[in-house]
Amino acid sequence: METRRNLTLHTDLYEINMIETYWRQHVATRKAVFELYFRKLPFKNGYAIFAGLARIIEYLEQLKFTNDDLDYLKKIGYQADFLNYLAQYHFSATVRSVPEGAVVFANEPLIQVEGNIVDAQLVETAFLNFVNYQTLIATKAARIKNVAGDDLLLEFGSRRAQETDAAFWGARAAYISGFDATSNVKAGEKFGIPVSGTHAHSLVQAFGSDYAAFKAYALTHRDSVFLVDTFDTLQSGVPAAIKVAKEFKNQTNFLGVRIDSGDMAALSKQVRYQLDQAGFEDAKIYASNDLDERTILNLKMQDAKIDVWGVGTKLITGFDQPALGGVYKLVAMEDAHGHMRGTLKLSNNVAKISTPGKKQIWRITRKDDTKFKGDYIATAEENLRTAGQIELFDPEHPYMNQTIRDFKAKPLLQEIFKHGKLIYSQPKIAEIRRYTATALERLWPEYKRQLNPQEYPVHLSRKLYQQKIALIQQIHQTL
Ligand SMILES: Nc1ncnc2c1ncn2[C@@H]1O[C@H](COP(=O)(O)OP(=O)(O)OP(=O)(O)O)[C@@H](O)[C@H]1O
Ligand SMILES: O=P(O)(O)OC[C@H]1O[C@H](OP(=O)(O)OP(=O)(O)O)[C@H](O)[C@@H]1O
Ligand SMILES: O=C(O)c1cccnc1
Repeated sequence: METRRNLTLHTDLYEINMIETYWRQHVATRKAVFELYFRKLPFKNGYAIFAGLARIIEYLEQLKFTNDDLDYLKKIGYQADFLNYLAQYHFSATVRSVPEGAVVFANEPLIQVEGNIVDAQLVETAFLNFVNYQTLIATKAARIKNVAGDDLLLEFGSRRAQETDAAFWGARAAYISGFDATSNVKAGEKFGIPVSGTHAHSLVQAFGSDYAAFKAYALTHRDSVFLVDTFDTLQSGVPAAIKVAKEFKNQTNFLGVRIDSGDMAALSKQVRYQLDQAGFEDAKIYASNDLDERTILNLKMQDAKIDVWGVGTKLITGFDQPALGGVYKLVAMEDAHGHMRGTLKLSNNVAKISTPGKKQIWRITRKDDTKFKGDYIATAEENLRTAGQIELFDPEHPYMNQTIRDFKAKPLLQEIFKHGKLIYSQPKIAEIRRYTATALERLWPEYKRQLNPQEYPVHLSRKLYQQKIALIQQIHQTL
């Protein structure tokens, strides 16, 4: 594992300024609860896949103002007494999170930070940075997996990613959502993700011909996948691949060929024919070139003979939606008398008004079924395990409700840090990947389709809803 980086100053300046205000105004030790959520599902998808927790854990374990950090803060004008306070700082909050790889929806608290206001405020920027990116890429990857089915999916995005962290944390997010391997060797080392690769056009250019390049590669590697489109796929690339595979039958394990340009439906059928005629029925056809869920689906509809899909740019950059837009909001704060009070930010846009109070998300299934029936966001005090029935109440249509009795309810938010101490044992990456696959199996197909998916029901408990309305009224009265 690489030397972990301290990212304490990876925060917006205003967080440090607010911390200074809390400290100087003697409210730094007051308790606060913040929740992280997004308001709208990305890519017009019917669900999102949550990722970013492993990065949060790594970050929190390093959270501390170092001497270098303090020197810099001094240089930009902070006073010695405040710097002494920061020098003593250590994170002591409780952090709850939904598990990585979970299927999640808009307006659900994915992370909850409960601690003093300083702890909760300091981590905002980094938490949002990690979760916004990784959840976006995991969701994009799940859409691609959804159309690729059981075909092998390779993540090829590093060269096009927005810098190094995006490349390898993105590779991890893609793996969680069902990609089979990554080309990024660092991600393989750091996370234990399988690594996989073919070769580039430069190899063919360097050796001057398809045949010379494939032969050189076969002489130096056991497994080979030859890139056949440098000069002419059907006239030169595939015939050269076949020739080398035959000549070096005992030295190389000829896995297949990769196509990276042209009409990949027509080409793949002709390549398949050539390989089969030569007796290489087991050789696989790899394809890459600006692929995403739309092109893969389209190529499948054209009956393209492609077995393995290499996906780069459009996955790793979240090409058609570059930001998830997750937010981190204060939902409760201790007042001067030691009482926790729900807080919210009013907005003209009703959808933007946050829901006050510390919450829990419950995932509901019927007792006789494994499919998810809906989610239920309740106050942290409500315990659905002991409730005989629940009223599924839709805050946007408060007159429509449904009561269910034979249900199972599973809380999604789990304690990760308790009073600053890591108490969560992180699952292995392969386990997270399986968890995602199982969760997606448990989601009805109408929420998984790519085009115009149905909206998955996310209900608010009546108590939570009433608290919200009461607080809005109370704020209006004091304006
Ligand atoms: N049969 C097909 N149906 C739909 N899309 C396709 C098909 N074949 C290829 N594509 C996609 O169409 C796009 C075509 O890419 P582009 O115009 O760059 O052509 P190209 O052959 O790759 O050219 P270049 O030689 O410059 O790389 C790519 O995103 C590719 O994945
Ligand atoms: O198209 P993407 O989904 O982003 O997948 C990654 C791309 O990266 C490589 O191309 P590149 O032109 O960088 O290298 P090359 O010279 O080997 O073709 C590869 O051949 C893919 O086309
Ligand atoms: O291994 C490959 O074929 C590969 C790796 C990165 C980008 N494009 C292709």
